[in-house]
Amino acid sequence: MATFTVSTGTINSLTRTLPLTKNTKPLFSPSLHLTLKASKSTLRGAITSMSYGKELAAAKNAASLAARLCQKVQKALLQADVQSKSDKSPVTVADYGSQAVVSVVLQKELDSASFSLVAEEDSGDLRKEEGKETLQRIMKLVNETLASDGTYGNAPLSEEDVLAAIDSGRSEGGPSGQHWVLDPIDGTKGFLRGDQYAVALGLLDEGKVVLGVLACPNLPLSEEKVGCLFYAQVSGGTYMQSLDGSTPTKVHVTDLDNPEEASFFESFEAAHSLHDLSSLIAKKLGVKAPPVRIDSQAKYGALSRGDGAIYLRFPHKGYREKIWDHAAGYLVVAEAGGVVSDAAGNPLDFSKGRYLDLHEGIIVTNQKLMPALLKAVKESLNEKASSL
Ligand SMILES: Nc1ncnc2c1ncn2[C@@H]1O[C@H](COP(=O)(O)OS(=O)(=O)O)[C@@H](OP(=O)(O)O)[C@H]1O
Ligand SMILES: [Mg+2]
Ligand SMILES: [Mg+2]
Ligand SMILES: [Mg+2]
Repeated sequence: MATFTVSTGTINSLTRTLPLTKNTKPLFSPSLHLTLKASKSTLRGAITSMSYGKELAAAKNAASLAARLCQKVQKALLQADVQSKSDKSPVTVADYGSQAVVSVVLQKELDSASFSLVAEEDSGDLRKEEGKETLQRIMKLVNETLASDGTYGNAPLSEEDVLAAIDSGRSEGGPSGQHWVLDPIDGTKGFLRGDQYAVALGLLDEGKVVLGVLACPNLPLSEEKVGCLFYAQVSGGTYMQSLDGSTPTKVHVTDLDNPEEASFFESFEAAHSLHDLSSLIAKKLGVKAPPVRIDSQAKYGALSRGDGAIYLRFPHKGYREKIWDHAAGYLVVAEAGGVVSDAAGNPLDFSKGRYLDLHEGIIVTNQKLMPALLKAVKESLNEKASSL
């Protein structure tokens, strides 16, 4: 039997405080570069002429529709929508529904015969007797979302179609061919709190990330508008637009070269990243601002447009990072001029299957700050090791 992980009190307070757009505060103080560093020039069409144009259009559509499903669920979250997976992490009808929507849209838009998807969720719990009601809710959500687009809603999906769409994400990925990489909701804990989360979709080609799309429904786009879609293709730059498809603007990471003026992001959840270690690294660098703690790959999106300069992620010992937690975010930052590496300065290798093999953690910043950051990380890790 699935167990509920979120108390009724939490759910009640979530539903009471919605709608989220009113409840969601701007993330950053003016000192943390609230002003977007995006160029205002119109760049629509610049991307589509390049080699992954068809895939990019399908991925943007898929992630935007999946985000629509997530927003609907976040606005009316029910206790019955939240369950606990075997590793005790939460999963909701929106995680499953988002995965099904992305899978269906990509397969309808692209060649379904060669379709391969590496994704976080699977249908195991939904196929059990106690998962039946949840599956019905997911099927309804998926069909409503697909119909709302006007393009995909002609023939409603059956329960079996939904289960199959979710399970299309069981691919192992690897170094050859093309594989989509999906986190249907990255930051599920943030999603449940009413905070940040992202639908994160990447494409691997011969082991390299060539497309990255991040839909961040609760991330401010401007002072007036909430909800951002970041997208990047290899050698094509990174762009940001609203989730309903406003004119894209090109974004770039900060050009700061003085670490004292930098601010840094880390996981909201202390269980996901060692906050003490980040604070030691920041101290060595001379960073004055307090950490900005937000959930999910929204951190990569925010960094790609110059909100903050550094992202530090040091999971607790024994945790293995999954490719869907970083593939899309990695390219969004890399194409915006940033550098993403493990704690020893090695590039991330997405070609090894569902996991990333890393030295200690993941660090992200611009090219100017990376040498000083690597030095501070190395010293801090040595200090931590010698104090054990
Ligand atoms: N123990 C542990 N250590 C490190 N990372 C973990 C751990 N447990 C989970 N996860 C993964 O963290 C994903 C959420 O991303 P973040 O850590 O950036 O956001 S958060 O602030 O912690 O919510 C989260 O992604 P989702 O499951 O998609 O929400 C997990 O894949
Ligand atoms: Mg999860
Ligand atoms: Mg995740
Ligand atoms: Mg997830």
